[in-house]
Order: sequence, then C-alpha cells, then structure tokens
Amino acid sequence: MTSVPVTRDRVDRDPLSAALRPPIDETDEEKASRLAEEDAAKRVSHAIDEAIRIEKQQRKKHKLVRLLLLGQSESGKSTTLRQFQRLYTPNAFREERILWRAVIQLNIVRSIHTILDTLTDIRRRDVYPSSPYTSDPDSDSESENHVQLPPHLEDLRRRLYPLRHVESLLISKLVPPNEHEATTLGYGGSNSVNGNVGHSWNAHQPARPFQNNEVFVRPGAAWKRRSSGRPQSAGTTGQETIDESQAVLHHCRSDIVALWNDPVVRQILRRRKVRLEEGPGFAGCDARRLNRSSYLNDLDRVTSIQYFPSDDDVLRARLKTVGVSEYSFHMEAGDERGTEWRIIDVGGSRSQRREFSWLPSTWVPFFDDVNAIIFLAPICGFDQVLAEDRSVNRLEDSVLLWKEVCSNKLLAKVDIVLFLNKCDILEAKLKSGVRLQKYVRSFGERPNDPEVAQKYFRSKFSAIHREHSPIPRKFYGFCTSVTDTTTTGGIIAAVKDMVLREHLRASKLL
Ligand SMILES: Nc1nc2c(ncn2[C@@H]2O[C@H](COP(=O)(O)OP(=O)(O)OP(=O)(O)O)[C@@H](O)[C@H]2O)c(=O)[nH]1
Ligand SMILES: [Mg+2]
Repeated sequence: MTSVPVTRDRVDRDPLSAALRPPIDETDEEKASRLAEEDAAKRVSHAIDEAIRIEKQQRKKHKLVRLLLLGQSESGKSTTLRQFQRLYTPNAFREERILWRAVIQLNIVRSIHTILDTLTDIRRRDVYPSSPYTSDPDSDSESENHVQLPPHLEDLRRRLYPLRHVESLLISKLVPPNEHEATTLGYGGSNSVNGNVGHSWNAHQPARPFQNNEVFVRPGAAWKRRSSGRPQSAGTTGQETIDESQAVLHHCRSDIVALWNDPVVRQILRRRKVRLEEGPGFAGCDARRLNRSSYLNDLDRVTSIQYFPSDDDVLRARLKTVGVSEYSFHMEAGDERGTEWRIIDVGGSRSQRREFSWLPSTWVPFFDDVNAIIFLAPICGFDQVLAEDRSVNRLEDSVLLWKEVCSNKLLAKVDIVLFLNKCDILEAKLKSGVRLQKYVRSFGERPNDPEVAQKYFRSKFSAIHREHSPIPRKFYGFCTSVTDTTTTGGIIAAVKDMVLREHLRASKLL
C-alpha cells in the first residue's frame, strides 16, 4: 500500500476542509471571536459527551429485579407485596393508606354480617321456639336446634340493619358496576367474611349454603381511584374524607361492640367453628386473648369519624386479587436507591390458577425472567378447607402446589424462597388446644408446640424441594407472619439481599 502525501492541493479539494478553513482575509478581532465560539462549542460538545457517558454508566448500573409471588388464595401474597412497598417506598405507602379505609370498612362490615348471618341461620333451624335460648352456654353437647335467639340479640340484629346498606355502598365504591360476581351479596347462611374465615376441615361435613362472594380487585389502580372518591390525592389526615360509610359505622359502634362481645354470640361462633380471628383484621391476635389489636377489638378507633388507617391496619386489610399484575417501584432510599423492583402478584384461588394458567408452559414465558419466586404456604391451614372448594384441605393444597412449583423444569434455575406463613395463627391455634397430630398424622407424638410444628413443616417442605427440583438448588425457608411489621422487615431485607446477590452473580458482575 502506497501512502499519498497530503499536499495543499489535496486539502483544498476536500470540501469539508475548505468549508472549515478560516477566511483568508480574517481580521485579528474576527479571529478572536471565532476562537471563542469554537471554545464554547467544544465545551458544549464535551458536556454532551460526558452526559452520554454518565447515562450509559447508569444504565449499566441500573438494577431491575423481578420477583414472583405464588401461593394459594389468602396465603399472604398481596400482604407481602404491601410489606415491600412499606419498607422500600414508605412515602408512597403512607400516601395510599387513606385509600384502604374503604377496604377496612368493608372487612369490618362483613365480619359483622358473618355473625348476623350465623345467628339468622340458627334462628331458621330453631324447631322449638318456646325453649329458652340457651340452657347452658358452656355445654358443647347442646343441640343448636334448641337454641332460640335472646331478645337483646334480635334487637341488635335490627339495629345493625343499616350496615347492609353500607356494604352495598362500599362494594359500589370499590368494584366497577360490571363486576357481577363481586357484587352478589350472600345473605342468609353464608359464614364467610370475604370468603376467608377459618372454615374447619371436615370431609364429611355437609356443604352449608355458601356463596363465595368475596370482593376482589382487578389489576391496576382503578379501585384506588374509586376508593379515593376523587381523582386527586385523598389527603393525609382522614379528616377531609369523612364519608357516609364511616358515619354509619360510627353511629352503630356501640351495637357492634355489644354484638362482638356478647358471650352467647361467642359461644355460637365457637360451636359453628366460625373463626373470625383467622380472617381480616386479626393479624397478630392471640386466639386466647382476643383483646389484642384487631379491627373488631379496636372499634373505638376504627369507627371514629376521623379514622385514618395505620400501617398495621393496611397490612391486615383483605382484598382478593384477580388476574396477574406487575407492581413496579424504585427504591426510595438506602444503598439500593434507584433499583427498580417489579413484583408480580397473582390471584391464588383455584379458578384463578386455572384461568391464568399458573404453571403450564403457557404461563412460563410470562415469568421466565423472574429473579426469584416467593412461595407462601399458610401452615395454620392444616384444619381448614379452601373457601372455593370445601372438599380440599388447605395444607394439602399448599403442599401440592409447592411440589408443582419445585418440579417445574422451566423454572429449574429460578431461586425459590419459601414463606411458611401465618405462624402467628398457628401458634394461637396450637396454644388454644387444637392438636396438630389429629390432622397431620405423620406429626406423630411430637409435642404440640408451635416451634416444633414449624420445624416439622420446614423439614417436610425442604425435602420436597430437594427431591423435586430438576437440578439441585439452595433452599431458602422462613417461618413468617407477614402482617407483623417487626419480624417481616428483617426477613424481607434478607430476601432482598439474597435476590440481588444472585442477580449480580447471574449477570457476572460479581
Ligand atoms: N394473622 C395473619 N394474617 C395474615 C398473614 N398473612 C396474611 N394475612 C391476612 O390474610 C388475608 C389474606 O392475605 P392476602 O395477602 O390478601 O392473600 P393473597 O395470597 O394475596 O390472596 P389472593 O389475592 O386471594 O390470592 C389478609 O387479611 C391478610 O391480612 C399472617 O401471617 N398472619
Ligand atoms: Mg392477593
């Protein structure tokens, strides 16, 4: 290859050089001004180059973490999501607390209706109208057919009738008019509070008239806009959004308290195995000491005209999820500030699992790039049945799902974190005398102790993970009560660190 000398002639023929060459007759002043302009242009150009470099660096650094929440309905998926939001986007979480008031009101109203419907059901079965309503309140052998409601409960039932209106009001506030399923009110005979009161496990029990009429929300923020009652911010003090539902609840509060604390009502609920304390609003409640914090045991506060939900109230609220939704947020503070988290929350009921093809291969492409799965198994459900299918034991359903998730070949490389959840209810249940061994035979003669039970369940779930994972992977298992802010904070931080570490390792950045 020969080199061609660059002559003045060649340069002159280069149109670019010709255009950029300073004019031959340039004065000193013109030259100084041209050089100044060129300097300014260079500085701008450098600034642009630097901005591009920084943006590239940031894009390279930008962390996107995708987490999938799985587990049966009422296992605590949406509550776990709310814990992430509370911990890592506290400002946004605080802003939204007022929007949960309508959900909490509905949870309370439905709890009351569960009690009233149970009483109505007993009245219907009353074949001896002249008999005393209860001869021996503590006798479990007494037939319910001999029970007649005492006059004071009849009065309470009548006085609490306005709550039916509040229920319709709240449903129309939270649910769009075309959602027929959610707006069908199941009066008379339903013993569900949003379908999630503890239904006891008895395969031979005849099905009671039961309507699964739980209110649900579809993905998106539409229900929050409806709940706020106005398109803009709902305010932060609660004072500016006094509404009709809260006014009626406030008006009825002494009757609600009287109903909830009535010994005959408690006895009827116990006999009917209607366990409101396992439903919404009772998180962290010790079944033996029902006076600990819960909506129904804190009625003065939650029915006050200026009621503003606390963090705990929001975590205890129950609103069923329908569909699949991805919540995205950026960490607001700390070392991970700016990291984007996308958490996928799915509806866990059986119909949802069928409708959205939870696990078959059609489902996987949607979730295949998740960094980790948090699987929630509510281990307190050993003596309960699914709200949507009363022939299926809750624990058994959880174990089968766990096996299905662990053995899925397409998810073989995804880390799975197990939350053995609702340990607070497990503890209360065992301490109240329910014997685990009666429902889980393999528990054998071990002590009926919550810690022993947790350890036992952990080892069983771990063995399934080991045996059914297509390729060996580490087992991460936690015993949780995700409504408990104190203990869950540490667990979620550990999970977050683990997920980020694995994410970095996978990106070969470690
Ligand atoms: N006591 C107690 N209650 C819990 C716990 N975890 C969740 N809950 C409550 O259980 C109810 C159901 O929890 P969700 O988070 O809505 O359940 P989910 O898995 O999202 O249910 P779906 O949306 O139907 O799939 C809510 O009222 C929660 O407050 C827990 O560890 N202890
Ligand atoms: Mg949910």
